[in-house]
Amino acid sequence: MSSGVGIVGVLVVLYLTNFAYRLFRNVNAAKSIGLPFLVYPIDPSNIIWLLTSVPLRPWLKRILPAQIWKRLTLTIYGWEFYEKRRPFEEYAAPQGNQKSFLIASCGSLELHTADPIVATEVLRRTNDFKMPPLTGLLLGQFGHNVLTTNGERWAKQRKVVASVINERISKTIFDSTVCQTTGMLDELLFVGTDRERGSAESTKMFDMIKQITIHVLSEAGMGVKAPWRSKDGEKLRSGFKMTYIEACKVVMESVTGPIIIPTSILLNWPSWLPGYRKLKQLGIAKHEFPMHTEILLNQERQRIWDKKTSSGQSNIMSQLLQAAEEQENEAKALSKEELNGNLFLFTAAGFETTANTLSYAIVLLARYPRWQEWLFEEVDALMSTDVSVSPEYSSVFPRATRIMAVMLETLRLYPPVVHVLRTNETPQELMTSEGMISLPANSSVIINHIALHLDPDVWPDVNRCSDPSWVHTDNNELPDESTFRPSRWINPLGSARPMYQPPKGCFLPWGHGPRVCPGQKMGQVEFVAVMLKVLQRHRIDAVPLIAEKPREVEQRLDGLLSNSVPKMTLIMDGIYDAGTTGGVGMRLTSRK
Ligand code: HEM
Repeated sequence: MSSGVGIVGVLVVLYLTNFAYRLFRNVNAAKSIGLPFLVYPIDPSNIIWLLTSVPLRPWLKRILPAQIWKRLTLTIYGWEFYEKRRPFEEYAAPQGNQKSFLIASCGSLELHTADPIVATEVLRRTNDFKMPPLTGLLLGQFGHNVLTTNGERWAKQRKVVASVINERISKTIFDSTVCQTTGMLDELLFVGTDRERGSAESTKMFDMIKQITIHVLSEAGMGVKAPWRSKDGEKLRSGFKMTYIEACKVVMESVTGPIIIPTSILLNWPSWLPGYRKLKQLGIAKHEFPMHTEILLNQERQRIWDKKTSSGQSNIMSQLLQAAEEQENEAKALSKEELNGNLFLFTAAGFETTANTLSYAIVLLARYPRWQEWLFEEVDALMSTDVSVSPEYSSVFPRATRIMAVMLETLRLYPPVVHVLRTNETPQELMTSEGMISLPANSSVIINHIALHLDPDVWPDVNRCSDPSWVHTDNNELPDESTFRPSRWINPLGSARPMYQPPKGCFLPWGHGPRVCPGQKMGQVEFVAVMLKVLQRHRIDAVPLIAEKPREVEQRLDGLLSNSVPKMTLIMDGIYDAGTTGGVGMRLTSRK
């Protein structure tokens, strides 16, 4: 007994000594680097803290004294969204550098930065600053892919992936999105409260937006038939419990955590334990998802074999297969595991990011309706008055500059990816705006998108001359960089480029450098297509709650925007899954 206690005692002492050693080592490293630093006697990257601190955030904020909370919050995942530039102004600037600071803790040394030079350097040097292993754990469930790998393995996959996302795919995405959005509008207006006048109210609009993005990725990505109404769509295969799209939805919704639970445990989850129904569903989805992918791949192989794809059908899977088969050198071709991994990744990386950007834009347009008037001028110039005439991708998309401006402004203030993280296995010299620094091995560099996107040296008053006349009458208490003002993205007429190009490293919603998001154009095409269709005949606003005054509606929407939660991507709390959360009532009103 006493020897057992002794062993436990020795282990505890060793653990604490290791903690103390790492803290001491990181503080010394921070001092020698010369950047501002904060000391934390905890390990913010500890997996238990990572998982528990996010749900505990509201409670910790309530119970902790303000001074402690203000410091502790910087160790909780996603703090960038809540704290904006405060830590840079309050802690870093007084120590002599307002763009970067270090956190010296009992974990790894962390460099938090809103320095465009550091951001571009780190994202450019993919061999020195690598994707961390946690990404692989969450997103490599169905095979390693372009996001979860580094070095040569990444380079090989990236080359194939980049070659398949091309203009043919953009056209497919555009047409598919127009079709899905028409389906959404038909459903909304069919059950609409005021069908005669073409108006409708629903709490499910954001769920429907999510459905658009998942259907588009299924159709344009995997060639799965996904008409808006499921009765006309994919049939349940014999021997399966879920269709491909159902399995896809369940898997994607669990990507932030439960997905790492092994399938066999999920399938045998005891019914008396909490979360039984959801975890069991996830088990089925995880089990069936790769089987569906395999069937779809075989069908596509057969189609290629039969040369049916030459009839113009173009989806990511067919392009990936053809690209893989065109590689004569086997070492350059994607393995079966990589093919499956990348097909999963396209859906995982493209679905929520695009859905959330659309949802934020809709809430922002409802909150600031005058920007809808600004968009109507463009939409009316680009779209036929006859709703049954489909817009043509190649002529409409390049001219939709105001809609793109709304997308960029939405991504500036509410980027789905609030930071990107890289680690360096070996010591690295790194250029910063204040000179070179030496980072010790195994440091973490966290590039803070939110702080970069609010930089007061870059964003205030850009392109004021492009503002509509009513902007000057706005009585806005917020500084311009924190204000939703899409016209900042429109250059004056006669400029070489129609749209504002921010200085290098200052606007990173899609990342930067060799690993920049390959789905950037896909997301843009989808965004533009949804907005064109929704605004073609309607304006959007929020349905007031009982006895709610207009100013109170605005305050509620402000609350919705600021109560966002950084999960895998930034999400407004309670807008999806209306059946459980109640959703947010939105109204489409006919404007013609
Ligand atoms: C508004 C929509 C989107 C946003 C804001 C977004 C954002 C990002 C960001 C920030 C990264 C870089 C992550 C890092 O460097 O750590 C990234 C990478 C990636 N994205 Fe997107 N994304 C969007 C849409 C899409 C779509 C539609 C797809 C594909 C269908 C896609 C596929 C990918 C892939 C495969 C990577 C990994 C690239 C690599 O590591 O080489 N994304 N995305």
